[in-house]
Amino acid sequence: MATALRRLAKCSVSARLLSFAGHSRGRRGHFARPCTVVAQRNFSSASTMTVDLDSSTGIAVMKLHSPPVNSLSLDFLTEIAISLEKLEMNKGCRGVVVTSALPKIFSAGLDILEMYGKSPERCGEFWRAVQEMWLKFYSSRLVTVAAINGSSPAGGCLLSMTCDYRIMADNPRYSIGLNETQLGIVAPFWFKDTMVNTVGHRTAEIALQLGLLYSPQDALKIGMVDELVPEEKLVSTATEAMARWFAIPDHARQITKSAMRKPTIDKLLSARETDISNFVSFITKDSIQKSLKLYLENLRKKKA
Ligand SMILES: CCCCC/C=C\C/C=C\CCC/C=C/C(=O)SCCNC(=O)CCNC(=O)[C@H](O)C(C)(C)COP(=O)(O)OP(=O)(O)OC[C@H]1O[C@@H](n2cnc3c(N)ncnc32)[C@H](O)[C@@H]1OP(=O)(O)O
Repeated sequence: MATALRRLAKCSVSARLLSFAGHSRGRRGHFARPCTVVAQRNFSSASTMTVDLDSSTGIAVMKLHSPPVNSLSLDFLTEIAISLEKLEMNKGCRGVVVTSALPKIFSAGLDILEMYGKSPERCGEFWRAVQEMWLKFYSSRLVTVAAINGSSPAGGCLLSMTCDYRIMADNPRYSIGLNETQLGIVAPFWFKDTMVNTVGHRTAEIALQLGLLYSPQDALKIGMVDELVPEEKLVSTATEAMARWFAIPDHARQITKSAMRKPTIDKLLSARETDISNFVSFITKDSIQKSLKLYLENLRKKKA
C-alpha cells in the first residue's frame, strides 16, 4: 500500500489546491490526454477507485470502490485526496463527479477501526488525512458534484457536503447525515461548520445533537441534498448538472466559491494542530473507546 501511495504521490504535483483562494505555492501540470487513474491498495489487490476523465467534456468521474462499505481509512483518504490533486493539476479537467462503485453505499464514513484500539500517533496521522481530504475538496477549483448512490452516514455525508452540488438516488432505504453523536463521538467544529453552511444553523443544531440520519426525501427538504433522481439516472443527471456550472466563467465561479468557503477553511487551517491533538485526546479516552467498541459490536450483531 505504502508503495502504491508513494507512486501516486510521485505522479502528483505538490501545489496546494487553494490556488483560487490565493494560496497557491506550487507548480502546475496536466495530463497529456484523457486519463484513467486507478489507485491501488497494492500491486496485486483490487483497485479502490477509478477516475475517468472525459477530455471532450472536462468531466472526471471518481468512483469509490473500497468494499465492503467505502469506509474512509487513512490509506483510502490519502488515495482520494491524491486523485483529486491530480485532477486539479490537469488543465483539461473542469469538474468531478464523486460516486460509489459499490451497491447501496456511497460511503460508511470514517473507518471506525482507525479510531478504535490505535496508538495516539496513528490516530493523529489518521486525523491529518481526514483534514487533508476535507481541505482539498472544500477548496477545490473544480466543480464538484456528489452523485450519492447509497447510504452516506457521518464522514460519507461530510465528503458529499464538501461538493458544490449533491444529487441523491431516490431510494427510501438510503440515509444520509452526521450521526456522530449516535456513536458517542462528536462532530468537530469544521464538520459542524460544513453542515451549518449547507443546511443552516437551526437545522444543523437539531441534526447534529440528535445525530440524525435522513431519508433522501427528508434530506431534500432540509437542503442537505439538492436533487433526487432514480438511481439509474444519477451519473447522467450529475453530468447534466455540471453543464449549468460550466456555463459560468471559471474565474468568476471560483472566486465566488472561495469567498463563500474561505472563512471556514481558514478556521481549520489556523487550528490544524490543535484540532489534531483535541481529536487524539478525545478519541483515545477509555469512555470513548468503550462507546466505539459497543457500536462496532452492534454493527456486527445487526448483521448476525
Ligand atoms: C470536547 C472536545 C470535543 C473535541 C472533538 C474532537 C474531535 C472529534 C472526535 C471524533 C470525530 C469523529 C468523526 C467521525 C466520523 C465518522 O464518519 S464515524 C463513522 C460513522 N459511520 C457509521 O455510523 C456507519 C456504520 N455503518 C452502517 O451503518 C452500515 O454498515 C451501512 C453503512 C449502512 C451499511 O450497511 P450494510 O450494507 O448492512 O453493511 P454492514 O453493516 O453489514 O457492514 C459491512 C461491514 O462493514 C463494517 N463497517 C460498516 N461501517 C463501518 C465503518 N464506518 N468503519 C469500519 N467498518 C465499518 C461492518 O462492521 C461490517 O463488518 P464485518 O463484515 O461484520 O466485519
